[in-house]
Amino acid sequence: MQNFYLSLLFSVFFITFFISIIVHKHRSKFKHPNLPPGSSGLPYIGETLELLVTGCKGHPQKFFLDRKAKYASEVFKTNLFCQPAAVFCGAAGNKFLFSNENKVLKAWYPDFVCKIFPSSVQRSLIEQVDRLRTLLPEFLRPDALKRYVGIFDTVAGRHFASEWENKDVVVVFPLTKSFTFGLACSLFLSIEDPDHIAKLASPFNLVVSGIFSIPIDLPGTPLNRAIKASNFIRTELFAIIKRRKKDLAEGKASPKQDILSHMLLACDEKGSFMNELNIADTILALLASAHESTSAACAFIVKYLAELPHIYEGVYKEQMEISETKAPGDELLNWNDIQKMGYSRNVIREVLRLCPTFPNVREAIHEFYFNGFLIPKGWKVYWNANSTHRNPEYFPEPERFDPSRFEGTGPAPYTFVPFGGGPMMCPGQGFARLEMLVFMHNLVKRFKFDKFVAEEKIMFSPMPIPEKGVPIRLFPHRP
Ligand code: HEM
Repeated sequence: MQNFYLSLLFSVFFITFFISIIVHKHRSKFKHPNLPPGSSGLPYIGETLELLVTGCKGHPQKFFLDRKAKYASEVFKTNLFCQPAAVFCGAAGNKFLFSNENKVLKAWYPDFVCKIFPSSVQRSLIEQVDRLRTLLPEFLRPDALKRYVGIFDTVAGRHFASEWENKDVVVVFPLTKSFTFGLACSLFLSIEDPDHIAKLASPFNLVVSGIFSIPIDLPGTPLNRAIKASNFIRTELFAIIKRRKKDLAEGKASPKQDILSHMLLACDEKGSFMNELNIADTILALLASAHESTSAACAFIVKYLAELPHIYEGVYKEQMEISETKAPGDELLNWNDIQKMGYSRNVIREVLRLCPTFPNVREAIHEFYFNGFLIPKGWKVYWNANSTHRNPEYFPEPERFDPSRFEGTGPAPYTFVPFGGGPMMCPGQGFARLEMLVFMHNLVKRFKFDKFVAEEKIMFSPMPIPEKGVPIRLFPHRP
């Protein structure tokens, strides 16, 4: 009995000792003088639970907006995902961040992401994304986009014919996912076969869910499923890469055909080519960046058009004027048509204002001051589009959906930032805008629609996504 009490005493002593070390370590990270206002939260996990709870309740932006109001500051401190962090919440913060990339701040990815992309350790993941940024402009600059309009329209036409037509009810988000994934497979990899695309799509969705999950790698967790799914896709991609190498050597594929050919043939400034593992992981990263954000944005376009008949009418009128100039049959959209979609473009901007991506993260390369507050070396720095997008100073009545905000000179600089800014700005923004415009054109020219679920929650993954996927009833236009 005495032994039992002794070991209990020791256990209590060791647990208390262990907890006090964690608490001390946690507090010491927040001991610098002049830190921004804010809370370090619980030891180790900080305020992560509060963030996740507001996300689960459907108001992910609330975590940031509440603290911004509470501390009456454009920068506050917190601790998220076990990392001390500063959150920038205004146009000045955006300007500072976008102007100081790679000088004061650098890209940062959670370590567990490297498990999904095994070619990378932390540093090489950043290099990989940099490489992607140098390769992409060739495919995403305006003259390349001009060539894509007809392809986008063809893929959209096929998608609507097979997935939407002859249905009374559809759930939009899975469909927009299948549309954007099909388009990406066609343009980046020249894969057109619907069965092949479907074979890649479901494991790919697991990868995306794993990237944006709680980082626990145990059987059955999203991260664990993502690692397995990424291994499956990588094996598929290796086969595609091998076939393409052969086709290029035999002149059956063109060097400019798609991003895969380009990656196989482009060497860096040292003259070295990317190896197959790097190419496979880079394509996986590209598909992940391109897919979730655009498919969610397309689903939100449908949600707002269904909720706001006057906005729908404006888009419908504009798109039908374009459609009526087309020869009966299959004449496709062209670049000039896209230039005429001014109202629809502003509707997309308004959707991206209200549903921007989750805050992006950087790491402080060395300590620096912002607004008189010290941000220590190694701290994570979040920028947060919602903090300016929903600020009534920049956007009066911020909760009101109003595309006319973007008419004339539009919002003040650094206030509307759905694609970021500076050197890290999204390289796919032109591609995404084109994709959404073509999607809208094909949608409204076929259907009017209304929503099934009046108040659908917005979850975050970390892109805001509609909880029930936006179920709608379709009313085809009479010919
Ligand atoms: C509505 C659609 C989209 C939105 C809202 C969006 C937004 C963003 C944002 C906010 C960033 C991060 C900027 C930063 O870290 O400061 C980003 C990065 C990126 N985006 Fe997009 N994006 C979209 C579509 C696309 C598409 C279609 C592509 C490809 C064709 C693409 C490719 C990328 C890449 C490669 C990165 C860099 C990833 C990284 O640095 O980790 N995006 N995007």
